[in-house]
Order: sequence, then C-alpha cells, then structure tokens
Amino acid sequence: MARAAERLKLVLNHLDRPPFCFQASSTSSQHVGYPQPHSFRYTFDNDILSSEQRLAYEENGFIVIKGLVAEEDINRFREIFERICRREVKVPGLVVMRDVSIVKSEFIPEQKAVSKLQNFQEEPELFRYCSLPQILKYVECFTGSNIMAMHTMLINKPPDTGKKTSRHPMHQDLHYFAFRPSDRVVCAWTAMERINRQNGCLVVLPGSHRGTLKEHDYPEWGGDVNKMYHGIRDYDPNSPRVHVEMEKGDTVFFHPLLIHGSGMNKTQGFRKAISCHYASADCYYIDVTGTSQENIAEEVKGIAARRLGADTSVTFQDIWAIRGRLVQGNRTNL
Ligand SMILES: CCCCCCCCCC(=O)SCCNC(=O)CCNC(=O)[C@H](O)C(C)(C)COP(=O)(O)OP(=O)(O)OC[C@H]1O[C@@H](n2cnc3c(N)ncnc32)[C@H](O)[C@@H]1OP(=O)(O)O
Ligand SMILES: Nc1ncnc2c1ncn2[C@@H]1O[C@H](COP(=O)(O)OP(=O)(O)OP(=O)(O)O)[C@@H](O)[C@H]1O
Ligand SMILES: O=C(O)CCC(=O)C(=O)O
Ligand SMILES: [Fe+2]
Ligand SMILES: [Mg+2]
Repeated sequence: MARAAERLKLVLNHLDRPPFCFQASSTSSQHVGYPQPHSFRYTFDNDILSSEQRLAYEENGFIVIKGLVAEEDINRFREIFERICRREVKVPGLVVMRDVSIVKSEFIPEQKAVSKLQNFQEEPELFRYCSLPQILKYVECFTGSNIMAMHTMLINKPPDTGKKTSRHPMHQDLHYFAFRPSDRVVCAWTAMERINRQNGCLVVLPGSHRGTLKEHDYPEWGGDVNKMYHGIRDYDPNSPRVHVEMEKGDTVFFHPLLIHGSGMNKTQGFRKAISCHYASADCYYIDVTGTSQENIAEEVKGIAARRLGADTSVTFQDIWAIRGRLVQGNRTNL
C-alpha cells in the first residue's frame, strides 16, 4: 500500500477539496488515467468509483459523495420520522431510543425526546433510503452485487443538555456485527441537514480501518452514558482525527473497522442523519463467544429477550438474520 499512498499524495496535491470528498456523478467520466496499483483490498473494479476514489477509500477507509441524496427524499424521510415520533405510525421491530439525560428528566415533551430510531426495515418510506439506486451503486463497489441491508438507523442527535451525553464515543461498528468478512461490509450515512462541528459531525481516524477490531466498553466519562454506546477501551484522545462536515444529501461510505464517533451537539436543533449498514449476502455469521464482542452480544440478547419475552434461545446471529433484508441480487448466505 505504500506506493498507493505515495500516488494518492501526488494526486491530492492538486486538489482544492478534502482528499476524501467527491462530487456525485452518474458517469465514469471523472476517472483519472493513473495506472492501477497492484492490489486493491477494499474495493471492486467497476465503472462507479474512479481510481482516485478507490485509492481514497483504500487509504482512508471512507469517502464522502456530495449531493448523493435529493432534498425531496430527505424531506420525506423527515416527515415520516416526525409522524413516528408523534406515534401516528406503528412500525414492527422499530427501536425508539431516547437520550439518557432526557430519559432521566421529567420535563421534556415526547417529540423532543427521541435521539435515534433503529431497525426501520419494516417502514417502507424510511427503508426506501436503503434501496436508493444511487446509494446501492456505490455500496456494490464494497460489497459486490448480492447486497443485504443489515442495520438501519435514523439519528436525531439532541441538543446537549450540558452533560455531554449527546456525544457518541469513538468506536468501530464491527463491534456490533456477527458477520464477516469485514471488508464486504459498509455503512452509508447521509446528512439530512448541514452537519458541522457545532452540531456534532462525524469524527474519524483516517486509515484506522486497516487495523484490527479493538476492545470496546462503556467510556469512563464520569456521568451517564447511553445504553450500548460502547467506546474503544484504550482510545488515545491525541490520535490525528478528521471532522467530516457535510451538507444535506452528502453521503459518507465507511468501513466497519473505521474508528469514528461524533461530538457534542452544541446547537439548539436536533441534528439528523440516516444510515444503513450493508453486507454482501455472501458473508457468513460468526459465533462471538470468547471474543471481545461477547459483552455487546450479551447486552443485545438481554434487551431482545426482554422485548421478545425472555426467549433465551435466540442467538446474536439470529438477531442479525431476522433484521437483514435483501436489497439487490440473491440472498445467498446471510
Ligand atoms: C445490535 C445492535 C446495535 C447495532 C448497532 C450497529 C452500529 C451502531 C452503533 C450504535 O449505534 S451503538 C448504540 C446502539 N444503541 C442501541 O442499540 C440502543 C438501542 N436502544 C434500546 O435498545 C432501547 O432504547 C433501550 C433498551 C435503551 C431502552 O428501551 P425501552 O424504551 O424499552 O426502555 P425503558 O423505558 O423500558 O427503560 C429501560 C431502562 O433503560 C434505561 N434507559 C432508557 N434509555 C436509555 C439510554 N438511552 N441510556 C441508558 N439507559 C437508558 C431506562 O432508564 C430504564 O432503566 P431502569 O430499568 O434502571 O429504570
Ligand atoms: N475519552 C474518550 N473516549 C472515547 N471517545 C472520546 C473520548 N473523548 C472524546 N471522544 C470522542 O471524540 C469525538 C470528538 O468529540 P469532542 O467532544 O471532542 O467533539 P469535537 O467535535 O471535537 O468538538 P469540540 O469542538 O468541542 O472539541 C467524539 O466522538 C467523542 O465522543
Ligand atoms: O452520531 C452519529 O450520527 C453516528 C453514530 C454512529 O456512529 C453509530 O450509531 O454507529
Ligand atoms: Fe458507528
Ligand atoms: Mg474536542
């Protein structure tokens, strides 16, 4: 990869934008004629990603595609989100999460309490996001052509109440996943409005996807932390990091080993993003018993058992298989 890195630097010296940021384009006309490096590990060769974009993902573990999702689509996602918050729509399997500082306070009206929706795979309007052709076109570059939507989320990061609970600690999403190989998994995360450092943008450690899965646990921040918001145990706050500021409709694709989190929301608005984790349907489930993932698997099983009525025979793998939905090609394995 050293040669690829050198070449990337040469390319980037001529850019007037961040090295991981690209315009959405429906053609391959932006391909640049650089010779192909010998081996790509994280991306497939097709007509969607330019060599430059492939190199950026291989090197950094993420790329931002500007303006990928239309304003009208985002407005529709926002509308249905608001209807769900008002409880006008019931969605099977949906998990509505409230910020821990709000759960423990009595004076917040319901519609201002929701910090996250998870598992909206049964809500057609929101799930439309996961099937948007322009998103899947990019996803295929990382997963290949059989694509499963494994995990769906709409994040409504609340204004911080002063307790810093709106932060999301630095983590790797793979910690939560019982399927492999990790290189055939990708997250698409779309800004539903302008997202900057003020309202708590994503913070990433570029290149960290080339490392291994780290141990995760609740961060020791000396206050309440949100349920299941595990952070990397030995996180070094001095690691070189990048704040990924995005406009409405911009979409970041990132590897599940990329270390990322998000900062405090210092504004009065609820900062919104919608995301889906995809995996190749050719991936396989793993048993995480005896690994660093055992802590989250036990926690998830505990919550599932409480919801489903204490059926303890449901495994962590089962929970993933139940949620997964095919969005392209054949459901070969997962
Ligand atoms: C496999 C799963 C995740 C896959 C993620 C892929 C990568 C993404 C990385 C992440 O997003 S990490 C964060 C993921 N977070 C979650 O998955 C949390 C999902 N949320 C939930 O499951 C529920 O919202 C939760 C269990 C937290 C609350 O469910 P309920 O609405 O049924 O809770 P209820 O009101 O009955 O409260 C139960 C207890 O939880 C407490 N609680 C509620 N919300 C909380 C919160 N946000 N933080 C901490 N505790 C919370 C609440 O105070 C109460 O405590 P006590 O039993 O002591 O009274
Ligand atoms: N000790 C820690 N362990 C894990 N993650 C941390 C730790 N400290 C900060 N973070 C994470 O680092 C990221 C950046 O957080 P931080 O609160 O510094 O926001 P910021 O965007 O840098 O804003 P600010 O302008 O306030 O510095 C967030 O994901 C946050 O949760
Ligand atoms: O703050 C965000 O929107 C990102 C959250 C995140 O990384 C996650 O839920 O896995
Ligand atoms: Fe994450
Ligand atoms: Mg900071």
